[in-house]
Amino acid sequence: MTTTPQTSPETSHTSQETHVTGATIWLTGLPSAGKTTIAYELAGRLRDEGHRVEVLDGDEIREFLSAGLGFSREDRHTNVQRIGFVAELLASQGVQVLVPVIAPYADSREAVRKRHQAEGTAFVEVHVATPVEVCSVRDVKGLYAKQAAGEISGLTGVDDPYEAPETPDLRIESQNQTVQESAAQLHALLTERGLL
Ligand SMILES: Nc1ncnc2c1ncn2[C@@H]1O[C@H](COP(=O)(O)OS(=O)(=O)O)[C@@H](OP(=O)(O)O)[C@H]1O
Ligand SMILES: Nc1ncnc2c1ncn2[C@@H]1O[C@H](COP(=O)(O)OP(=O)(O)O)[C@@H](O)[C@H]1O
Repeated sequence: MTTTPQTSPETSHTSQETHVTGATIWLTGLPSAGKTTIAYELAGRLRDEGHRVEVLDGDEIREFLSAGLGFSREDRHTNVQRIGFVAELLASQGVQVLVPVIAPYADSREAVRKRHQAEGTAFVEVHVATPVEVCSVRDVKGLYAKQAAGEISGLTGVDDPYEAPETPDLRIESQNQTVQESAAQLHALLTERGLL
């Protein structure tokens, strides 16, 4: 009896698989904590090293993807879930996604982490833990002054909640170091985790 040669799945597999590691790196913290500054500093360094990088800047996201959302608990949750969804899509395609977004609620951040876990995509939570006393002096956008003058209310960390992460992957004390040192600290963690 003649038999037709069978090709094993291993030998019939002709396409080249490329392995790229992406991750979502979420920088949570109060307004003016340094989230955006550290994210762009690290993004520049990662690009110089040849990585594909995106920064999902909170302000830009609120202009487009989350246009119309405000700062209620519900709207902030929705905002964070949308950003988490897009970040995971990008990270799963090998992009290093930096997300400098307040994300004040622990359950919102946990939901994003779970989504990443379910998809097998790396998620790194960084708490930019600058104290409110320092943030309110920096006051990059004048929000602390506006809140103090009674012109706005519901400012995170002042008269709106901020639930600090209890066990972040990294805590950055930006008041004690330079921007470059903060970015280097995060870069070292990503290297240690095998994500770069
Ligand atoms: N009430 C109130 N509380 C906090 N932040 C306020 C508020 N009103 C406007 N802003 C500005 O909007 C930016 C926060 O947007 P986020 O998308 O990062 O916030 S959240 O995660 O949905 O809570 C935030 O940006 P960053 O300063 O870069 O953190 C603020 O500039
Ligand atoms: N180590 C540091 N890391 C990040 N920002 C710092 C640091 N030291 C001082 N700053 C200053 O703090 C401010 C932080 O602003 P920003 O990055 O817009 O904060 P956030 O995105 O958290 O609202 C910037 O003016 C930045 O230059």
